Amino acid sequence: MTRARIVGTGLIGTSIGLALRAAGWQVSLQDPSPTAAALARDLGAGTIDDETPDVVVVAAPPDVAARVVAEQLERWPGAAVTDVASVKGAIASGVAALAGPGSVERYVGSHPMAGRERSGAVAGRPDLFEGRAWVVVPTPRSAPEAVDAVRALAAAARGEVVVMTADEHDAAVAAVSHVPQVMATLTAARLRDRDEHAVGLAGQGLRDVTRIAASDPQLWTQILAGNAAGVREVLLDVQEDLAAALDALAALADEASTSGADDGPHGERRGEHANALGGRYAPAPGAPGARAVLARLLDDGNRGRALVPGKHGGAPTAYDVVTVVIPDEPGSLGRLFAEVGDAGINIEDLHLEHAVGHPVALAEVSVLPAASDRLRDHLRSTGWRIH
Ligand SMILES: NC(=O)c1ccc[n+]([C@@H]2O[C@H](COP(=O)([O-])OP(=O)(O)OC[C@H]3O[C@@H](n4cnc5c(N)ncnc54)[C@H](O)[C@@H]3O)[C@@H](O)[C@H]2O)c1
Ligand SMILES: O=C(O)C(=O)C[C@]1(C(=O)O)C=C[C@@H](O)C=C1
Repeated sequence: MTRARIVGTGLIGTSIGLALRAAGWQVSLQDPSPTAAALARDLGAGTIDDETPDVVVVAAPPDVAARVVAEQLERWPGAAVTDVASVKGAIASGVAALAGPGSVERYVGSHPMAGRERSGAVAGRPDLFEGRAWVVVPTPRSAPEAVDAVRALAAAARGEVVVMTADEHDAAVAAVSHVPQVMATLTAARLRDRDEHAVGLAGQGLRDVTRIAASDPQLWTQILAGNAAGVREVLLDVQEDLAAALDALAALADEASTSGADDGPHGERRGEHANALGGRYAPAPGAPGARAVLARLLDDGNRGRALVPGKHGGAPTAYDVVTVVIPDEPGSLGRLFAEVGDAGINIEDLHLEHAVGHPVALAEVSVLPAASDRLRDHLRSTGWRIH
C-alpha cells in the first residue's frame, strides 16, 4: 500500500488526504499548527505519525513551499516530493537553489486545478479533485520514477493528469486562474460604496462573477507575486479592451446627452430621429462605431466562454436549471433533495437565492437537459412550486 505524507493540512492538504484515504492509501499528516494537523486527522484525512513515506505532498503557502520541499527531500531520502502551490516556476527555482546534492531529482512540481474560496481543513472535501485537471510539472532534472510517483498520486486523488513545463503552466494559469481572481476581486470591490438596497438587488450574475472574490488575500498576494510577469501580460490585454470599452461608452454617453437636447417633454423628437434612421435602435451619427466596439467585446467574451471545458475536461455541458420555490425554514432543502432522488434524477449543480424581504428561497437545481421536464412534472405533482 502506498504511503503519502502531507505537509500543510489546510484546505488542499486535507482534501488530498481525504481523497487518498478513500483510494486506500495510508496518509501521515504534518503542519506547524498542531490544531490544523489535529483537525485534519479528526476529519479523517490521515494520522499524525512519522512513518516513512513513498511520496510527500507539500501543501503549504507558496512563499514557504520551496523551503519546505527542500527540508522534506532531506528528511526522507527515499521519497518523491511534490508541492501543490498555484505557481510553479518560482518554486522550481527555489528548490533548485535550496535542495541538497543528489535530492533535486526526487522533486516534481504539481498543481491540482481545483480549490475553493475558503481556507483551512474544515473546508476540505474528498471529491475536490474529481475530474479536474491536475498539472504535473517535472523539472529538467526530475527522475522518471519521481514523475511516475506524482502522476500516481494525482490519479489516486481522482485528478486528470496533465504534464507541462513550469513556463507553460505559469502562462496558462495566468489566464485561466490568476487574472479571473483579479477580475472577480475588482468587480466585488466596486460594491463597497453602494448602499445595501442596491447590493440587495444582486441576481445570479453577480454571484457567478464574484464567488472567488471571497478568497484569502494573504494566499492570493503570494500567488500573484509568484506569477507577476504572466499575470501582468494578460492584464495588459484586459487594459486595452477596457480602454476600447471606455471610449465607446464615452461616445455613447455623449450621443445620449446631445441627441436629447431639444426633445419635447416626452422625448418625441428623439423618437422621430431614430425612426428616420430606419428603426428604434439605429445608431445616431454622434457615436459612429461605438456599438460595434461593444458588440465585438461581448462577442469575444462569448467565444472565450465557449472554450471553457465542462466536467472531466470534455465539451461544455449545458445543464437545464429547474427553479423551485422553497420555504426558508429548516428541512426544506432536505425534502427537496429527497424528492429529486425519488425521481431518480442526479443534481449536477445547485444555487440558492434568497429573495429580499420574502420568507422563501429559490433553489436553482441544475440537471441534464433530458431530465428537466420529468423533474418539473414530478415536483409539480408532489406539490412544489416551480418558476
Ligand atoms: N485554495 C485553493 O483553491 C488552491 C488550489 C490549488 C492549490 N492551492 C495551493 O495549495 C497550497 C495551500 O493552499 P490552501 O488553500 O490549502 O491554504 P490553507 O491556508 O487552507 O492551508 C495552508 C496550510 O499550510 C500550513 N503552513 C503554513 N506554513 C507552513 C510551513 N512552513 N510548513 C508546512 N505547513 C505550513 C498552514 O498552517 C495551513 O494549515 C498553496 O500553495 C496554494 O497555492 C490552493
Ligand atoms: O474554485 C475556486 O474557488 C478556486 O479557487 C480554484 C482555483 C482556480 O482558479 O480554478 C484557484 C486557485 C488554485 O491554484 C487552483 C484552482
